[in-house]
Amino acid sequence: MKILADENMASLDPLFADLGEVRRLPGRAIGPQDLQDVDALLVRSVTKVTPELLAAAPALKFVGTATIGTDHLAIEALEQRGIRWTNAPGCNADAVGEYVLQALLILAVKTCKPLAGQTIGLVGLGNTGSAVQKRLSALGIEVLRCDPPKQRSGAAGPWFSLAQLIERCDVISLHVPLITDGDDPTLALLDEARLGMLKSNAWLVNACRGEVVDNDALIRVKARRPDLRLALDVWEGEPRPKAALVELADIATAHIAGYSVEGKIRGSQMLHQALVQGRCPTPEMATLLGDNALPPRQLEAELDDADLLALIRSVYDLAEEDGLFRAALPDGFDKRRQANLARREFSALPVVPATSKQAKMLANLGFTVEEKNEHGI
Ligand SMILES: NC(=O)C1=CN([C@@H]2O[C@H](COP(=O)(O)OP(=O)(O)OC[C@H]3O[C@@H](n4cnc5c(N)ncnc54)[C@H](O)[C@@H]3O)[C@@H](O)[C@H]2O)C=CC1
Ligand SMILES: O=C(O)C(=O)[C@H](O)COP(=O)(O)O
Repeated sequence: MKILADENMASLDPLFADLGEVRRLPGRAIGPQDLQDVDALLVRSVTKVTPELLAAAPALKFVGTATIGTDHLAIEALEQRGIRWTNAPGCNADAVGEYVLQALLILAVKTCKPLAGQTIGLVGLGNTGSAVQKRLSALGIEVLRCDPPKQRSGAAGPWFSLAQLIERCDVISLHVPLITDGDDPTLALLDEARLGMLKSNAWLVNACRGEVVDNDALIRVKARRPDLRLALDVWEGEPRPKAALVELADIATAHIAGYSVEGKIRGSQMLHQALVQGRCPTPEMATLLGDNALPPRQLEAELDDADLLALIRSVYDLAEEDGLFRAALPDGFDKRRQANLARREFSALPVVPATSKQAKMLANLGFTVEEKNEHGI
């Protein structure tokens, strides 16, 4: 079998080398010239799998994207050709949950407003939105949820409309796929009118797709509403986000909310499973990850937002990444993405809690909770 894969996918060798010949290319460079004799194509979000690309791939039988989003795949064309395809639902949802929690803590500390005092609204309650909700509820923070498709499917509420979230929430975090048609389109879901109605001093987080927020409208609204706070991981026109919007954002990163070593490996494992369809076992996470946990941390009894932020920063430092991202522009968007491939999830940090209540909270946040050892740590 001839496999063509994005060179930045995790665990390519241990997962796919036994299945055939694996050729690696930079994702953005994969084009019709590369696909003539390819049986299986493994991509990330940066490769647009268009009808034109598929037309140049007569032997193609399988397309896998190691991502949650599918907006870069021409699904109708794949299905018309009978090409099996898969994405990797939920693979990096924990990484997104951790990114958003850290972004909110940064804004809480910066604005001197305890996170627990904010009314937080989540738009989209699938894998990533739920990962954010889980972490906030670990801190005792309830959220208002907006997800019309889920609401219509009868999922347990309460549910709120987007207009209600905008009216009531101090914080809105977006977790929807990019959808351009149908009953619930999300393209420019936050347009100029809705952005203009955000509450005074509201925080807006976008870690789903840049096009879900009208970026030009956001520039105009933020320019006249300096009270708004923005945490933006995704942008219209990636890898060339609008410089004016980057400048206006409080936190800006290069579409890396879902980047974690664990999330990347999970994505590759899911593609392996879909490709082999049970013909051989998929290697376990522990084998692919290796034994490389961080040194344990002993915690104080009381943890305020700043303490929790410091703990989280010892795993991954979003404020530092924000600075590196800004310094890398205008050309370095993909360089920052590459540089984030080694980020670990909270579970890589063993923590020794001071109280049993804290132990429960830290476990629910995703940390590996350890008992005290004989040295008190
Ligand atoms: N920045 C990053 O690194 C990452 C970005 N993403 C993006 O986040 C998106 C969401 O990911 P998941 O939560 O895992 O997807 P998911 O498919 O599990 O959940 C999406 C949810 O959005 C809801 N939804 C659809 N249209 C809606 C609308 N108009 N209003 C409110 N809710 C709506 C759906 O009913 C569903 O519950 C992905 O499609 C991808 O584009 C995902 C992972 C990483
Ligand atoms: O999973 C998704 O959807 C994402 O947006 C990914 O986190 C983007 O990752 P890459 O496509 O850059 O691997």
